[in-house]
Amino acid sequence: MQQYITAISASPTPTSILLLFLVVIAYLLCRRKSLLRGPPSPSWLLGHEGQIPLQATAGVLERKWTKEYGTAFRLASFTGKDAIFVNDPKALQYILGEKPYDFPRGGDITMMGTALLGPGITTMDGAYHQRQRKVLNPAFSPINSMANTWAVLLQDHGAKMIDSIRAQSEEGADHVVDILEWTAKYALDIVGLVAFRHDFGAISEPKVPLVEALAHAFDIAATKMNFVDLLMTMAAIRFPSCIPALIKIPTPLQRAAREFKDLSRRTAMGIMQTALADPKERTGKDVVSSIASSYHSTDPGLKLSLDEVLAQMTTFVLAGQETTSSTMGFLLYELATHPADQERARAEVQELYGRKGNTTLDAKDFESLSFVTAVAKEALRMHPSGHTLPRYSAAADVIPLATPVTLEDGTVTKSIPVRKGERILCSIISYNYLQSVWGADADEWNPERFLDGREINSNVGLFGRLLSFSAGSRGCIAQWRLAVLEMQVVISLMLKNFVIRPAPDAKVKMMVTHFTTMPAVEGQEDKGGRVPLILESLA
Ligand code: HEM
Repeated sequence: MQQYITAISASPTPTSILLLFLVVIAYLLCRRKSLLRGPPSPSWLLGHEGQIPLQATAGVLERKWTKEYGTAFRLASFTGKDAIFVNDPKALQYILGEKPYDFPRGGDITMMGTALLGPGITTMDGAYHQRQRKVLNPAFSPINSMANTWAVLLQDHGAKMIDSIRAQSEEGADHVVDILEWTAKYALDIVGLVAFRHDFGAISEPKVPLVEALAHAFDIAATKMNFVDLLMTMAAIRFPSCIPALIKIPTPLQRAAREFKDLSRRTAMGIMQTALADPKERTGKDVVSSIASSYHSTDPGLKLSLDEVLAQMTTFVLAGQETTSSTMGFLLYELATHPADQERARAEVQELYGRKGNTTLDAKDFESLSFVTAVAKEALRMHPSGHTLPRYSAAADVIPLATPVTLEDGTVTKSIPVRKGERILCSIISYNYLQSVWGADADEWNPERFLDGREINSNVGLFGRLLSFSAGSRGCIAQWRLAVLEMQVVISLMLKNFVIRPAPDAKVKMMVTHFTTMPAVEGQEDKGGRVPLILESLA
């Protein structure tokens, strides 16, 4: 986000002048103050939204503001307009769980989705989204018999990852391995194999072109975004209907996004064309079959266009890789720094393998690992891969609250009225740390909280009352069945094969990017995401 500061000094172009004009108009039209209290804005142009990604550790500011103003307050969005910040469980359940189509995604997210992915499930809203979700949901349904197929695949591919990690840890005398490199490769291959029956080869190949193109687009977003990109983001938030025109402006970021989108379309075409042509494919239950049958469907409520078909592959890669990979990176670091929990989890895994024999386990076996699952939940709670979900109100509404808040005029209220078009920042990270939900030890690592029978005062979330997978019909499609199974398998294989310790002088912190978090070594953030661990082989 340093680019915000350098970008502002860049010389003006006709496009930036026009966009700035639009943004100033938006500021003048929209600067009515919300009734909520909130911290003073640090800058009229960037507001708190520019400040959040600049903080050293994710969630610190949001938790400080929550202590001061409660679970719903006013923040300054870009161009001085107010945004409503919420982490109240009842409000989040209302916005994300009950009325997802009345509170669509913010224009900034939609613009990025349109530019990078095209009309895939994460980009679309309303009836378009509903139709795509209807097509794709069955492939991830909890009653879908795919779970055991996934368990086999996760273990087979996991064994390859363990061999590669062991070889790398034995190469150096200090046994240090950057585990994030491997969780990233594994998560990518698993999305390809589970959803598209395609092996990207990340565990075995040094470079995967699609990933290189995505990394290039992200690198530009993180370091080379210019003033025009920043103004485009602001314009997209204020004028979402201008997004198709905005993404045609040829900034370096938009060019990199287009390169990625073209390559991903070609890759998706190569993978999907046989399935789309084969009538036998239309009866299966996995993602490829669901997409193929909807492509040929004559029912408008199920029909997917070729553009929509091709957009799904990159959508799944983007939605399923970094999320899973960074959660597992944080999780293994937490086990390295909490050796008693590591021993307890290992004992549970060894007991299971002892009872079942050294064989491939099924999904139910992994579900039976209660402490391992509690560890996975605690990692998801403390290190959600997305820290904020931006939304806006499609119509005027009243959002209910579990805990009352005090307004500017001193009135105490249990609901907040919103006008049409208000920006709402749903804060996953600060909800996941609320003491009113998780107890007085909410700031501490404690997987036992999920086993000690304490009451968790919330109904929001898809898994373990956590918001890490969001909620409702726009929540993570893969959540507990696939994503959690993946975590359970990786923990089990890692603990069965290695003793894990933190690398010396490598304290891992939760770095913030625009809307996501990433594990990085304190003081070495410029090297990007890393989790160096000492891995001593047990075999
Ligand atoms: C620990 C792992 C994961 C986490 C924490 C996670 C989290 C999330 C969150 C918070 C959302 C909602 C985003 C929003 O509303 O803007 C989401 C949506 C989604 N996730 Fe995940 N995810 C994970 C793994 C996966 C995997 C493995 C896949 C695919 C194989 C996947 C596919 C998706 C898709 C397709 C959506 C869009 C759903 C929709 O818009 O209807 N996720 N995920």
